[in-house]
Amino acid sequence: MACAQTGSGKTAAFCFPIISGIMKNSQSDPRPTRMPRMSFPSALILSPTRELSVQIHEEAKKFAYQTGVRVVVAYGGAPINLQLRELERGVDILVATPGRLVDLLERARVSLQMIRYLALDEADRMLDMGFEPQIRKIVEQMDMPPPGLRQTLLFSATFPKEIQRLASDFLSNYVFLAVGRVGSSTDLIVQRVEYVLETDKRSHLMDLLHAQRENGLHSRQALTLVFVETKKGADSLEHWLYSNGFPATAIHGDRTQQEREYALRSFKSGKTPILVATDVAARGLDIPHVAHVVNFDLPNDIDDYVHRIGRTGRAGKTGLATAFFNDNNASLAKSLADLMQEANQEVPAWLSRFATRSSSMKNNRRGGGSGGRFGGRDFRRDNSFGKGSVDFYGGGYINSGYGVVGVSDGYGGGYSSSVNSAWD
Ligand SMILES: Nc1ncnc2c1ncn2[C@@H]1O[C@H](COP(=O)(O)OP(=O)(O)OP(=O)(O)O)[C@@H](O)[C@H]1O
Repeated sequence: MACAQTGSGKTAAFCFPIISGIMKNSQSDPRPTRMPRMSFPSALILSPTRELSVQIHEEAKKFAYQTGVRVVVAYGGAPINLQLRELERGVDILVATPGRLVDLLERARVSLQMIRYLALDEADRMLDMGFEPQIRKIVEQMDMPPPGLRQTLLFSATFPKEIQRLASDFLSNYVFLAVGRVGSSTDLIVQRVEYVLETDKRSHLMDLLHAQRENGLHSRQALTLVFVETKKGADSLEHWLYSNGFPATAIHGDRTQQEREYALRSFKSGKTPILVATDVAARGLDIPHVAHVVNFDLPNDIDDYVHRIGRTGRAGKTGLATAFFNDNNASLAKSLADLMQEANQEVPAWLSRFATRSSSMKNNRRGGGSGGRFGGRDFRRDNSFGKGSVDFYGGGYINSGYGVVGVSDGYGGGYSSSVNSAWD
C-alpha cells in the first residue's frame, strides 16, 4: 500500500515493477489454449475513471515499449467490440474501470486466473464512488489467485483509515509505504483561499481570469482548471464563461464519453484554456501546463481538495490553487487550515478563526478527522483497531529513512525535504 503526493509519479512506481515482473516470468506462465476467445492477462490495473484508465494505458504502453509486454485498456462508455478485438490480440497488462471489467468477465471474455499483479490506483476513490461490490466481485469472487499468489498494490495520495481496513481484505502481510505525510499536499503548489459570497463567485472568477490574461497567463502554456460541485453548475459556468469571452469547455459525468474525451483534448491542446469540471477530473489526471486550479465550489472532504489542487504542481513544477470559501464551507475550515499550514502556506487570519470555531464541531474529514493527523498513517499502528496485536506488523513496514526505497530528489529539488517517516 503506497501513498505519495499528487504528481510525484505513482503511475511509474507501479507500472515498472509489473512490467519487469512479467518480463522475468514470461516463459514460465503458459496461457491456457483451450479457450481462444478468452484473454488471460498477468496484471490488472483498476482505476476509478475512464479518463484515468486511458492515461495509465498510455503511460504503461510507453514504459513497455519494445519489451513485448502488451497493454490493453477497457472502460465504459466506449464501444466494447473494439476493446474485445484488442483483447483477442493478446494482453499482458489490462487497465480497466471496474464496471466494464465486470461486463467482460460476465461475457467470459477475460479470465483472471493468470493474474500475478493487481494494482488499484486511487483505491479510496473507487470505494467512494460505490465500486466496492464490483471490486469485491473482481478480486474475491471470480477466478483471481488469492493474496499471496498474486501481488496486490494500492496507490493513492490519500488513504483514509476506513479504506485501509477494507483494503486489508485484499492484501496479506503488506508493506505500508508513505512518502511525505499521508494526505498532505505538495508545497510546490501555492494555495490561496479567498472569502467569496456565493453570489459573487462568478464576478470574482472573472476578475481572476482578467488578471491572468493581463499577466499573460492565459494561453496554452497556462491552463486553468475550475472545479464546481454539480454537473449542472459545470454546464452553466462553461456557457457563462464562453459568452464572456473566455473559451471554456466542461467535463462531467452526464456528458457522453466522446464529449468528455473531446473536452479533455481541447483543454490539453490549449484550444479552450479553461476547463470547468466536477470531481470526475479530480483524480490522477496528468495534464501538462495546468498553472491554476480554482475551487469555485470547495468539496466537502479535504482529501478531494488535495487531489483537485494536485492537478497542478506536478513533476517538480510549481502551480497555483485558489479556493473560494464562504460560510457554506465552514466544516472544511479546520482541515483546510491544517493542510495549508502543513504545506507552509499562508493561512488567512479569518480562516484560522473559522477553524477555531468549527474545531469543536465534528470534523468532516474521513478517517476520524482530528484523530490521526490527515489520517496520516498505517491504521495497523492504531491500537484501537482490533486487538492492536503485534501480529499486524508481521508483514513489515518501512518506517523511516526511506533508504530502502531509494527516494531521490529526482525533480531537481522540492521533494527531498518532504520525505519523512510515515509515522511522524
Ligand atoms: N522520475 C521522473 N522524472 C520526471 N518526471 C517524472 C518522473 N516520474 C514521473 N514523472 C512525471 O510526473 C508526472 C506525474 O506522474 P503521475 O501522473 O504518475 O503522478 P501521480 O503520483 O500518480 O499523481 P496523482 O496522485 O495526481 O495521480 C507525469 O507527467 C510523469 O510522466
